[in-house]
Amino acid sequence: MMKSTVEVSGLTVVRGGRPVLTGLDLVIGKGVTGLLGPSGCGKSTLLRSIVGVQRVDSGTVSVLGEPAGSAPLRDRIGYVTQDSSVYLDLSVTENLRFFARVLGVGADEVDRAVEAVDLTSHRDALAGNLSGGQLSRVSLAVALLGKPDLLVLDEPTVGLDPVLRRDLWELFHRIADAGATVLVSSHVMDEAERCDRLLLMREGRIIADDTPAAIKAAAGADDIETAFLALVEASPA
Ligand SMILES: Nc1ncnc2c1ncn2[C@@H]1O[C@H](COP(=O)(O)OP(=O)(O)OP(=O)(O)O)[C@@H](O)[C@H]1O
Repeated sequence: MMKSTVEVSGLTVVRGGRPVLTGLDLVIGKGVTGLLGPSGCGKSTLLRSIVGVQRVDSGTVSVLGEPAGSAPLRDRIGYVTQDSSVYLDLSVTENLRFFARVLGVGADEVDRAVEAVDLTSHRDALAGNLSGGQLSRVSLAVALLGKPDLLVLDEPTVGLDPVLRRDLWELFHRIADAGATVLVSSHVMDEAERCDRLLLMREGRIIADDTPAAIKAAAGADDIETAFLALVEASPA
C-alpha cells in the first residue's frame, strides 16, 4: 500500500486576478511522481502550494500529515526551483557548508549530499565553473541536506542534454528508493516514462493521475504525448 505524503483537497489559487488552480484534489505517495503539463498550466503554482510558499485562496494542502508551510515541515521538505540559489563564487563544498549552517545540519551531511549527486570529484571546483548539469546537481545536493522526506523539484532537467537528463532521473529514483517521496515537474512529455506515477495537468486541472502504463492503456495510446492529446480532446473545454 502506498502511504500518502501529500494530500490536496479543493485547492484554488488565483494569481494576478486569474484562477490558476481550480478546485484541485490529489494524493501523492512514495516513489517518483511526475507533474507534467504545458508551460503555464500551473505546475509551479501547485508545487509552491505544496511547499507552502504560495498564497492559497481556498482548499487545503497537507504534507506528511501537517498543514503545508507549517513549522514542523521546514526541514522535512527539499525544494529546488529553476532559479539556482547556489553562490557561483564559492566551491561546491563551500556552498553546501554554508547551507548546512543555515539549515542547522551537521557538516557530515555535506559529504553525503555531494556523494549522492555524484559530485565528489568536483567538490573543490568553483560553482561558477561547473556545467549546467553539474550546477543543477549542486542545487539538488543543497535540497538533500538534512535528508528530506519530500523532495520537490521544479523542472530540474530544463536545458540539459539527454545523457544528463537520464542521469538525473536515475538519481531521483535512487533518492526515492532510499525512502523519500520525489515530486518532479516537467513540460517535456518524454520524461513521463521515467516516473512511477504521473499527474497530467492542463489549465489548472489534473486530467490524469495514474502510472504511465495505465494512462497510455486508458487512452489507447503508445506514448504519453498522444495520450495527453487524446485526454485534451475528450475533456470539456
Ligand atoms: N507572480 C505571478 N503573478 C501573476 N500571475 C502569475 C504569477 N506567476 C505565475 N502566474 C500565472 O499563473 C499561471 C501558472 O503559472 P505557473 O508558473 O504555475 O505555470 P507552469 O505550469 O509552472 O509553467 P512553466 O512550465 O512555464 O514553468 C500562468 O498563467 C502565469 O502567467
